[in-house]
Amino acid sequence: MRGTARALRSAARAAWRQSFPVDGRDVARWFPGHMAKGLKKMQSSLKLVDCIIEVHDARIPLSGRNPLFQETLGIKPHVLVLNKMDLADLSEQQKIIQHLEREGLKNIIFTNCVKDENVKQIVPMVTALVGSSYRYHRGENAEYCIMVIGVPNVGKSSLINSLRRQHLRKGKATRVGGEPGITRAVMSKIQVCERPPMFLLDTPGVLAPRIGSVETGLKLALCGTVLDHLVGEETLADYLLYTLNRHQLLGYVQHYGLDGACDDVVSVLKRVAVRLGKMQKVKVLTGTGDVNVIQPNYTAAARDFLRTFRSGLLGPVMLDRDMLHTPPADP
Ligand SMILES: Nc1nc2c(ncn2[C@@H]2O[C@H](COP(=O)(O)OP(=O)(O)OP(=O)(O)O)[C@@H](O)[C@H]2O)c(=O)[nH]1
Repeated sequence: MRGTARALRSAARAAWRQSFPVDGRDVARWFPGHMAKGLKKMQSSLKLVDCIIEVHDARIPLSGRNPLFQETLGIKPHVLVLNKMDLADLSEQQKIIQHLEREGLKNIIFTNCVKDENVKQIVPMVTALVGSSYRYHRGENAEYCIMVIGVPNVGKSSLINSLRRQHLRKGKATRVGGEPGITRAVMSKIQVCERPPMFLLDTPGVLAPRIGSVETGLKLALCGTVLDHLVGEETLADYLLYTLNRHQLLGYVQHYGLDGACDDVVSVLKRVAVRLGKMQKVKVLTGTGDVNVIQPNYTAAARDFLRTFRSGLLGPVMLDRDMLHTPPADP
């Protein structure tokens, strides 16, 4: 059985694509720069803030964070929360931490905010950091005021809700959603802890991610930081297939009952659509007029493929794996 799986993998690997060509101009269109306004508001509230918690997706720990953050907000004590650890392959966690430390990021916590994993480490870390640094404009005020920032859909609201569950035994204070851009109201102040009294400022996903390359744009899109239809569900499903094959994560073969690993997204989506019964009637123009034919619904199949991946059913992934094995750029 194992031998068969290995044979399947090596046969498929020979034919796998080595690159995923996308026009850089398209990628720039997926990430509009409309978030600058939010960043300005955040800057103006900075004097109220003792510490910044930046939330990012643990599947892309090294790419996609906003460089403006360090330049404009990075003067405060800073904690980097790498969330969605349940979806990330963290077998090289130490390498990730070393890489980030070389970039000057020292306070890093991996979390799962759905299951409240590691969330309890945050308050003590913030307390120690703020306590050991100058309390900006706070005088004797015992309250801690924390700003939560990050690119869209990384779990900022989920983190706040998780902290409240852990420290206050209270339910949701902020809305959580599977799509980017759920948090709209800027700067609501939410209590997350009584001892010490700690408040968080929730922000919308106002930080435009850093799109250093087409690949970074695709990774961010795969993690759901931009609405799928802006990229195109089928393009994104194709990038997912390309990524899974390159990382030898072939769980999709079994999940969808395919004959084997395959690098052709049309064939894969066709099989997915047929298997899930996602067919559609389309009009086809023939010499004798329009004819209705039943065809696979490729978009619906692509959505299912993406949803299945994002729910973790195809296994954990480290989308920045290649970067871990190349030296970091100068900070
Ligand atoms: N698997 C997993 N899903 C998570 C985790 N944290 C959050 N999510 C899910 O990720 C999605 C986005 O979470 P939000 O908390 O709304 O993210 P946000 O950063 O506040 O989003 P914006 O308001 O768009 O900026 C939701 O579907 C959450 O349930 C996690 O640790 N693991």
